[in-house]
Amino acid sequence: ELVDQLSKLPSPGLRDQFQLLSLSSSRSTVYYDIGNDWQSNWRKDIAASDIKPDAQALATRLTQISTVEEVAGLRQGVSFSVIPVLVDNTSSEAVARLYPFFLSRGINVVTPNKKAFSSELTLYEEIVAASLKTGTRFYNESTVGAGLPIISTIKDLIATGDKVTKIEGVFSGTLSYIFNEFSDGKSRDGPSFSSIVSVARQKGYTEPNPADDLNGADVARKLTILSRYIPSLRDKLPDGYKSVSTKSLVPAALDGVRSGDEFVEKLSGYDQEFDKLRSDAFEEDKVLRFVGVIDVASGVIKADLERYTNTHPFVTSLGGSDNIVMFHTERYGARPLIVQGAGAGAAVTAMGVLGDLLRFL
Ligand SMILES: NC(=O)C1=CN([C@@H]2O[C@H](COP(=O)(O)OP(=O)(O)OC[C@H]3O[C@@H](n4cnc5c(N)ncnc54)[C@H](OP(=O)(O)O)[C@@H]3O)[C@@H](O)[C@H]2O)C=CC1
Ligand SMILES: N[C@@H](CC=O)C(=O)O
Ligand code: NA
Repeated sequence: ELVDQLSKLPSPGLRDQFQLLSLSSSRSTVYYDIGNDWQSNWRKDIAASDIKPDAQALATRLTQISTVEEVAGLRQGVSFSVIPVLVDNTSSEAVARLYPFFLSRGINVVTPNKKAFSSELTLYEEIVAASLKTGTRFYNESTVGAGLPIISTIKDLIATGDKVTKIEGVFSGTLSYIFNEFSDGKSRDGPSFSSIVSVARQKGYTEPNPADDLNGADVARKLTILSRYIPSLRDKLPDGYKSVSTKSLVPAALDGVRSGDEFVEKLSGYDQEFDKLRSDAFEEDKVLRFVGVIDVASGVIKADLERYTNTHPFVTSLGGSDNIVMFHTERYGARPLIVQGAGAGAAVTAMGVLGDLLRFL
């Protein structure tokens, strides 16, 4: 999706300022020379390649080609800079742990991958330090709310001197979709929980293993990422998302099932437990929504399944995979700054990544 969006940028103009130099899947890598027609060939090139992904080789390639191009430009009397950027579109922890390596070698990073920014604080600090030392930048808009302007909003609020007092919202596209479909407040029963999880997965909302959405970890990671922008909370979560108080919806017996296919298949054995949650909420004239809260004064950071009446904005405003994030701040007073819209799916996620890439121009 990202390569498609990149190749559809207006040309002449924006698209010509980008050159794809390498592309990797988990199995193979391709390298392109400057001027190579990557836009037409990338699908078949990556499928045909038997070169294995190698971070060291990629870093060498990116730094060498930047220098060669700049020297060639100077020989022709044109002065310009080549800005190498690594785009990590995986959810791999191993790839995320390489950011300090790339940043310290002059390679910028753009990613929707939450792992590096929501794991232990020391990794986050290494990333920030490598970026400051070399002047390289990292952008991660799509790590929270996919393409929705949430990271840019919190950064601007803080940088301009506002004080965030509370952030609350629906941060998971998957759990938003699931509960919008599962618990609409119109009847005590409805479609089975596992069937809706399966559709959310087909629609591309879930993490590679939907258990990472249902166990609340994805929301806890987003809360960690946001907390680290708030000065008084920056150091509060030394172990990252694991330090967030988090409600898991994964049945205990399915903890540790790492195959997404197996997880979804086995989840159907627990549909009756979820039916009961829905009918209990219905008895109270309420619906279920999975929400996240960062309360700055009390330091409470939590991800939980809550019940809401049908008039609450988390119910009236949301459909599909929508996220809603309310920023309560000093300047925004009694009426919060609200960002809302689709928070998952390939198109909106890639848009956030491409928007970050455009920041380098
Ligand atoms: N989907 C969404 O709505 C959103 C996703 N995100 C984040 O975006 C990222 C991607 O999500 P999504 O596209 O849904 O996930 P997918 O599982 O669809 O895609 C992940 C891709 O990463 C590749 N990959 C895995 N490990 C490596 C590796 N070591 N080297 C190179 N490639 C690798 C896989 O390649 P292969 O095909 O070879 O296995 C696969 O193509 C995740 O971090 C997710 O959290 C963020 C916001 C929203
Ligand atoms: N799986 C995540 C994708 C976006 O971060 C979600 O459902 O929100
Ligand atoms: Na975002």
